[in-house]
Amino acid sequence: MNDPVLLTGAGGRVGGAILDGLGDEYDWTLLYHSQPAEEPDADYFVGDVTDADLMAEACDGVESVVHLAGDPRRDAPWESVLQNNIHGTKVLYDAAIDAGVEKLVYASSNHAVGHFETERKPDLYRTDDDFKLNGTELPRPGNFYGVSKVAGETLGRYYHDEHGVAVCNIRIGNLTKAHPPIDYERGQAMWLSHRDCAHLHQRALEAEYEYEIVYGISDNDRKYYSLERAKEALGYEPKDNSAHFSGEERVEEPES
Ligand SMILES: NC(=O)C1=CN([C@@H]2O[C@H](COP(=O)(O)OP(=O)(O)OC[C@H]3O[C@@H](n4cnc5c(N)ncnc54)[C@H](O)[C@@H]3O)[C@@H](O)[C@H]2O)C=CC1
Ligand SMILES: O=C1O[C@H](COP(=O)(O)O)[C@@H](O)[C@H](O)[C@H]1O
Repeated sequence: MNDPVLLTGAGGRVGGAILDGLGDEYDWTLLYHSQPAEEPDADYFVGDVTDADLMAEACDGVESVVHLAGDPRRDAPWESVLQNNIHGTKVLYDAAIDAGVEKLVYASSNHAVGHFETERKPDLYRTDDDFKLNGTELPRPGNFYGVSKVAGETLGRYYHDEHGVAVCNIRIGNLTKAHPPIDYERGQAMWLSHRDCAHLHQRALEAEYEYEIVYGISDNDRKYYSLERAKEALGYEPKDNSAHFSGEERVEEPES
């Protein structure tokens, strides 16, 4: 495959999982926020996603974009998510549309729907609870970071309807390398393994769709996000399940 794809946030955790799994599959252009320690094995840019001139250059000749760059902290302050996540996504969409980009895959988050958990936790993290979100529900963000992710999804809705770009919003769960979070039921319910992350993004780059919101988790027994839409619209076939792991490392459950 030689499809030219721009990957923003290439130096981060999700970017690493995607490049580890799909590094040879696409003709990547990478956007880093600061100079990477090792010289990348692909064309790359260094700078900020809010820099319109840089984004115009980065999108030139690109067919698809995977947009990860942003502030990923659940407690990120409003000023940061407004600038990095909301404004940055708008600047990137403008550049992508001007460059004729056909498809944009956007890293949304479980935090876009975090407040669905408020009255249901911890039961919904357990296998005997049948409650599932499927992506058609209205958002219920649990913090300003989640609000910014909903804004990103909604920007995508606008740019799709106004300009026709295909958009896939992936509400990523908890990406953790090698094994699911330990002693963290919520994290086990929404675990996304590295190989499932790479595969899901490959399906989002290959499948044909108009505008989608899907959940990005592995096929965990504990899940409260439905994978049906990701399977149906993208052909996602997850291989991992947090129930198949037991570990000794401890991951602190964050305060909610
Ligand atoms: N890691 C996870 O489990 C989840 C991640 N996500 C989303 O996936 C995306 C990537 O997250 P991670 O890889 O975990 O975070 P990360 O912090 O490891 O990577 C994000 C990258 O974006 C860069 N960046 C931040 N602001 C930027 C800006 N204004 N311009 C250019 N680059 C900028 C950072 O320098 C960093 O390299 C984020 O949008 C996050 O909201 C969503 C749900 C779960
Ligand atoms: O959106 C995100 O979600 C994951 C999982 O959320 P958490 O509240 O269980 O940690 C988080 O690790 C990641 O940093 C964030 O961007």
